[in-house]
Amino acid sequence: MALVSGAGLTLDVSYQNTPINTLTETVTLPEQFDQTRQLLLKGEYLNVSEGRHVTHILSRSIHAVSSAKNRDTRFAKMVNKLRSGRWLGATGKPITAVVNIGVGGSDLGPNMGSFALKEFADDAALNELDVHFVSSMDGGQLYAVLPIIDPETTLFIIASKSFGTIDTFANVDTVREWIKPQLTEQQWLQDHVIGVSSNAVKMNDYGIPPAHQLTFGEGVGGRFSLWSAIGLPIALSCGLRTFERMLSGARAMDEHFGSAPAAENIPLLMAMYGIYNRQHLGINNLAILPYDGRLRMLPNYLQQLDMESNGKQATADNQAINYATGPIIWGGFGPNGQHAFFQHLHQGYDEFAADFVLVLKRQAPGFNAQVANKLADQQQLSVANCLAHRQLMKFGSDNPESPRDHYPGGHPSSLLFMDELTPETFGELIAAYEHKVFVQGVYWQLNSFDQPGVELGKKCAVDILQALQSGAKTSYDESTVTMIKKARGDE
Ligand SMILES: O=P(O)(O)OC[C@H]1O[C@](O)(CO)[C@@H](O)[C@@H]1O
Repeated sequence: MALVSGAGLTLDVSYQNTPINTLTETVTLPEQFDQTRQLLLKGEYLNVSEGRHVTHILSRSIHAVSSAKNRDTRFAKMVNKLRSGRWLGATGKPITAVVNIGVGGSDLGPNMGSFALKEFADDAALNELDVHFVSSMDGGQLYAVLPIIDPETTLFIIASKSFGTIDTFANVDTVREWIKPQLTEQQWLQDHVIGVSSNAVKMNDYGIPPAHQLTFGEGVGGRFSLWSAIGLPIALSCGLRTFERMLSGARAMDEHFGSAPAAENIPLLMAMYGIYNRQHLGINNLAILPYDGRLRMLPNYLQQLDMESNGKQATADNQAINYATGPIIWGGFGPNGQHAFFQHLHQGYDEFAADFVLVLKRQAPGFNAQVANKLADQQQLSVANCLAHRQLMKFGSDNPESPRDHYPGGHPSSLLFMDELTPETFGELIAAYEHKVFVQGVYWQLNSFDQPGVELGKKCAVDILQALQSGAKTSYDESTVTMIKKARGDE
């Protein structure tokens, strides 16, 4: 049995394909690793290509301390004013709905956290806020959200570290049109907008009153930003205390990561088994399989965290790499995956590794005893299914007579479990994955904190958009030229 506990989280690696002692002999971390780790924990690790220190860990410390000690931070004030119904819109009506407009790290973390921790809202908000998330450039979510909100009682959070992402401002521009005629654009900007960004200059230029701006450090990467002001929707959905508890859970994992020896260190073992499976077993993907519905957004969130960090073929000092680096991260809500893609996991051709994420128990406040018992039975059903499929993926079921009934097994997996999902254990879980990604980036000599590969696609899209809008002749490949004509209705 190989159980390793840290804070409120436990990692079981007994279904990995090599024991811990062999792993630590096979995967050796760089000599300077301890110093490098301490630099990260102190907020002094350098993001070389962007020339700044990586400070997301500080953001969860400073932030928590100020709001815990004195509730007069702007963040805390805004949360209390909105959750107590004292934030009035331009026409004097209390704000009852909030729409977070942001994409990537400015959406995935706050969206996941608000969903996972909703039931922990403990300060009995006088004003139950409906919190919505809008991220996609096609306006797809606006079709669903706008009809169910009212301009006079809705506040919009424009969440963008750069305050320049085209997806976000395409959605904002549509909203600016939608609020008319109930509100003027000035009224909207004055009383119905909070800006969250690292770029105060751009928020000023945009016309957001300084008192309604929340900033966070340039050193906080988008995909590491749910601890910062970008986490505002979590505090609005679940209360300030719940947000602080999430931060304290993450700090507990920082403590564990910074001090536990390798063989007892959850993020280190997660990282090293990932490296082992990638480099020694040639497994190029990792399935994230949460078995608690509140964590159903975890696979999407970890896709950005891991793939935008380590999906690279250049070292931190820009040398070309010819070895495997960050794996493909995918996955889905385990119980539903059983009725969707598990056929392939059990009998398909491809290798994969998996992380099962399990919550053993769940409280059912607000339900009578009979219903609470039924819900507890359902949680047990989910636990049983997690353990059953995990076992089958590992040990298989040999049936040479009937190939369709043969389960090859042999798939390595880790089990991350907690007694209960709380704001603390949620914070610990996410922080553990952040540290895992960092360790793998250091091992593969990558800069895990930039994302150069997202830029060229944005530029190409702007060019094609111009061609779409202007109809000007273009020199693209035949398929693109044809599609532009079709999209314009010229053909
Ligand atoms: O918060 P911003 O600056 O709008 O960026 C949104 C997202 O876009 C990216 O830059 C990728 O394009 C992510 O790294 C980031 O989380």
